[in-house]
Amino acid sequence: SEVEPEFAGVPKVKHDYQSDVARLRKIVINSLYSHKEIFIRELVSNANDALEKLRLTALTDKEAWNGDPLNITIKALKNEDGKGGRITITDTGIGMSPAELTANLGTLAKSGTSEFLAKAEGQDGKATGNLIGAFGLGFYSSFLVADRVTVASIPPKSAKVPEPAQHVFSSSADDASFEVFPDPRGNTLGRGTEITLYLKEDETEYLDTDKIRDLINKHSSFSSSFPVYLFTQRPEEVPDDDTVEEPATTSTPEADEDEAVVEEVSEESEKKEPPPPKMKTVVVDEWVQLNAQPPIWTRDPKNITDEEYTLFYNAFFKDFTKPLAWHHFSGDSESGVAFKAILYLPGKISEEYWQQPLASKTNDIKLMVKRTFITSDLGEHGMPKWASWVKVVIDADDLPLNVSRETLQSNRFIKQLKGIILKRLIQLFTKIAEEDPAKFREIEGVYGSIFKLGAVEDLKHRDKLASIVRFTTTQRNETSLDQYLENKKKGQKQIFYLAEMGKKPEDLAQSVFVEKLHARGYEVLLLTEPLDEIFVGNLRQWKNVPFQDVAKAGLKFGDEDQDPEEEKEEQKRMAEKFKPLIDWLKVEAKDAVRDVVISNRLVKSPCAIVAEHGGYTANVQKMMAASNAKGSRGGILHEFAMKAKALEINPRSPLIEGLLRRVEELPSEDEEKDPEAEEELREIASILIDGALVRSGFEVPDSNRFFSRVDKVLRRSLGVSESAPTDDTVRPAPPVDPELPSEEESQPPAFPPLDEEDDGKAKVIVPDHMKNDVSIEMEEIDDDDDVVQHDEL
Ligand SMILES: Nc1ncnc2c1ncn2[C@@H]1O[C@H](COP(=O)(O)OP(=O)(O)OP(=O)(O)O)[C@@H](O)[C@H]1O
Repeated sequence: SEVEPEFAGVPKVKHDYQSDVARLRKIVINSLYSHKEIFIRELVSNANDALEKLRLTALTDKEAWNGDPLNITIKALKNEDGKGGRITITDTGIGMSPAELTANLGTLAKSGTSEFLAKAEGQDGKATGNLIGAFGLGFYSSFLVADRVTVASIPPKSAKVPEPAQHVFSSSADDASFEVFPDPRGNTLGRGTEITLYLKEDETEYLDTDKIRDLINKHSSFSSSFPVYLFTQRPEEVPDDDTVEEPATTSTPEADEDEAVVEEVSEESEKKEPPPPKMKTVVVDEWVQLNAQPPIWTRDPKNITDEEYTLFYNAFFKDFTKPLAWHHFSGDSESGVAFKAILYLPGKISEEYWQQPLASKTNDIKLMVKRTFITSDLGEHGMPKWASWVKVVIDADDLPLNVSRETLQSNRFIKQLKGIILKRLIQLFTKIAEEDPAKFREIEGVYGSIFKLGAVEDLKHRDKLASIVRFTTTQRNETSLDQYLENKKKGQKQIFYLAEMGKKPEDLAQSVFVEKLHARGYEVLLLTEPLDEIFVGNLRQWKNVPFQDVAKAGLKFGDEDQDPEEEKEEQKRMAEKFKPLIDWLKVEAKDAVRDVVISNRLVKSPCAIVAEHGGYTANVQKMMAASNAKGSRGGILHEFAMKAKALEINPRSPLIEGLLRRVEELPSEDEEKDPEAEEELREIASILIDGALVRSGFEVPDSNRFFSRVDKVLRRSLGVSESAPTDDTVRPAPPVDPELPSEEESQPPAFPPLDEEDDGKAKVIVPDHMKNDVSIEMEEIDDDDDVVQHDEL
């Protein structure tokens, strides 16, 4: 397309776009057609950032800004021929040098862009729209509505660049390259950036000032803390009198002074008329401020709608998902600083956070002083890791504004921020937990693990956070630790829990370890998340009642002293009766366990494997495998912990009784051995022990051996010969044949063939039922992965 006339004849430097930029622009243009209007939001937000940067720069570099107005102006201009037009968005912010124009607008610096692109390219148009909405597109959204975009920009004077010169970046929507050159108009801006969008022919609706005003109100009323002015022209009736002064223009921003000229209609011809007070229509140029409301955090919460809170969140934190909850509060810090703040719970916690919660940083606590952004870098005074995701705007009434970073760090208010925010954050969680169960369920879905992480990490807030955690138990859902204790039985001195990560609570409730507890009416916490075991391990006890893993030795119901006399007698009798089996099993099971005992935790199951003190439970073993904790493996302690298990047998199980009988029938020392009977019994015992491992959540050490034994026992019970071999002869594969199939021989394609003629061009075949929902654009890629540009495209 044509270069704009004002830039013709200027020597230009041509640059190729970085390949990711080409990809991004293409996705943007193809998939956001139903969200085109977001370009205004993105450009206003960039302008706001530029103004903020200038102000922060000016804190240390006085020369950068002399106090002139900081604002954003928007002006729409129809072309004289009536076709098309342009929108200009100007800010008096930090500006860009020619090198910055090239680097900032010609490359994608944003982290996660490549993953984003890959994701977006793998989706159909609709989903991509949502994705992009959440990602934030910035400058490239200009091309949604513009054929060509020019950016004129000039940075402030500085020691390094005492005489900056205004430069222009220019690109059309489908160019593979862009140009940067000195602005032939000279320094028209003074300082800042002017972005001009030459609108596509069918996008001229954006020239309508009412439309722009609506869009700003909808998307950007919270995007800028600086005034945003829109250039408007309205007709006004004025007395037709020579002496009448030019009608006053309201709120003219300095940046564009010379535009605020009143055009008087047919002034010349009316000059000679005699004085009778006639009226005439003049067009009044006016700069109207669009965001005249005071900042939302300074307003009375009673007058703020949920939608406003959400829109502010979207614009201010550039997170376009819906926040889950927020808390708007004010207060006085201990150091005497009055503040107002809004704290938000984001709708989700990012995957990156969970990949490395301990590497997370606090980025979204925005400290303002008297409505002016100061910093979001709290340095060492940031949140603990568990809360580093929290998004807060906090506005202090009086802090020294021109503090350097070092003095800011030592400011008492900054040091107190963490405490203030954590207190309110926990209050918010607690309040929802107590007052709004439905909402809390939603919160738990996102923050359930955060509470546990917090209780582990943050000793100071451990009790409060642990109080918020809810568990599924053998008796009910959503039980807090306090509620658990209210339900404990007389004499019960332990909080029973069973942990197996990744299992469903209802499956865990069927475990051998809880069968007796459950049958007797004791409640057991069912822990299925990876963090659970760490959580109880760190807490150790709640209100002086210790946690007891019911898969571990040491389980006490607490009413043992009330066992009737005859029950104790019975136990003694059992111990004696089963001694032969126990002694025999101790030898048979010595590879798997260190001890064999009579169980007090089983009802129906014949046996279970219990971790002894210092031994690993199945869950801990799984966690170690998952975390690949090499360091802790292989040592003597590890060996010990792996084997510190006991086989518990249920004396009331007929299976165990049967086994006892067979063991007693074995020939004694002095009798002649019966190797066959012994081997048979050994096989049964081995299946029983492996079965106990599986029942108890452990893995069988050698599953092949396990199943060949099971097969043998099955054969025996079916009366089939144990040693009869299976005919295992098979026909070998034909000889090697490296020849490739010809076209006719090849397998039919996965999709039905196209109806249309093959024109030789590559295409993607879309199944009929999806044809209305999907449109696919393709680009040719050359050997270097670059997009091939065709003239006709
Ligand atoms: N009006 C402006 N004044 C000065 N610099 C700007 C302006 N607009 C954009 N830039 C620069 O160009 C860079 C790229 O802008 P772009 O909008 O593409 O991404 P971003 O602003 O970094 O990301 P996001 O829009 O998601 O916040 C910005 O980081 C900024 O350095």
